[in-house]
Amino acid sequence: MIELEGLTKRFGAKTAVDNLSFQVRPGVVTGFLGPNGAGKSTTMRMMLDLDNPTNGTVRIDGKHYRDLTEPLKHIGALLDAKAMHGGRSAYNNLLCLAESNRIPRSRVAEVLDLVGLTPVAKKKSKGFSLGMGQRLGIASALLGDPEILMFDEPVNGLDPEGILWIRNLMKGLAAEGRTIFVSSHLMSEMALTADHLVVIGQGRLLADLSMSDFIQQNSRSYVRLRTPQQERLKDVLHEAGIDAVSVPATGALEIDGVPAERLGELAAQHQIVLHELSPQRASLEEAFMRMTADSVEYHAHAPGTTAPAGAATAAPAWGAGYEATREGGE
Ligand SMILES: Nc1ncnc2c1ncn2[C@@H]1O[C@H](COP(=O)(O)OP(=O)(O)OP(=O)(O)O)[C@@H](O)[C@H]1O
Repeated sequence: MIELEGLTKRFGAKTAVDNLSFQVRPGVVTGFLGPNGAGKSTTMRMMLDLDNPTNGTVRIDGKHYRDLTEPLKHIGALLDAKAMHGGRSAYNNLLCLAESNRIPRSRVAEVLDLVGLTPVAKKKSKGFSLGMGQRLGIASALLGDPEILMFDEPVNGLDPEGILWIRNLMKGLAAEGRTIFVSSHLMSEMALTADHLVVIGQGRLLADLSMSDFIQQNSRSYVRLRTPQQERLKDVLHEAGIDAVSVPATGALEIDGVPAERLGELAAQHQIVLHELSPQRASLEEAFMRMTADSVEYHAHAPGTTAPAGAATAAPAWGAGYEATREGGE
């Protein structure tokens, strides 16, 4: 378990992390999301005692990192895959780490095997590709067989097979009851990996929710209908007090707030043929864009356009008010 209480980090006038309090629990993969510059890496660095908080505390299994007797046996982390000594082989990089942390030598071969680097174990790590470097960083995180693992952008540079591998690795480690905390900008990947989400923006907590609650609370659900008898269906819906919006681009009707079952039954009662009747739920990416639209610091604009001050690229079309959403109403 990782516990943050009022964690704050200021760099001069810049508040990178602003009074963050949340817990990362065992047995699930917790995703850590936020736009560029939101404060994710700074938070992770403070969890590992690599940066001193200006205020607040982080506890790892109830203790400050510096009070852990053999930290690598409690918490393993991949923060910067390039942090390895390039002139040493993969094996020697891990061996040095093992020896300085009283981890048996035999564990080095085990983790190299686990990450698929055994064939290049004797090669200098400076010749490694980005993906191989990531695997070596993951091997070092796993070296002490810790109960808590933290990964900053672990799929960066991995090929599709590597991405699938790390997804299954993280899920497997969580299923063993370990605490897994992972940041990524790849929303589709995060949607497949994380069970729980912590979202920050401009250093502040925006959400601490299960994946399904996060998507449900930050997205629009509707039903898409396609029929060769669109006008007739619209009349039937209108008579039933249901508003349908025609979407010329897809030729479909979109209906908010009415269950698909009711729509299907209405169509059947009036013998209207349906070619599609599908409940639509926004993706994690859409939900994330909606939630963080107000806290994105760095915007890209289409060539030749200038965004108004403070405008977000993904301004939400519906709803507003992004107050921190916490599980259990804390
Ligand atoms: N050592 C530092 N000195 C000054 N400012 C810093 C320092 N480290 C981080 N910052 C600033 O703190 C803010 C948070 O940065 P951080 O790297 O933690 O964000 P992030 O969420 O990890 O971003 P990204 O997704 O782009 O990696 C940024 O505005 C960054 O410029």
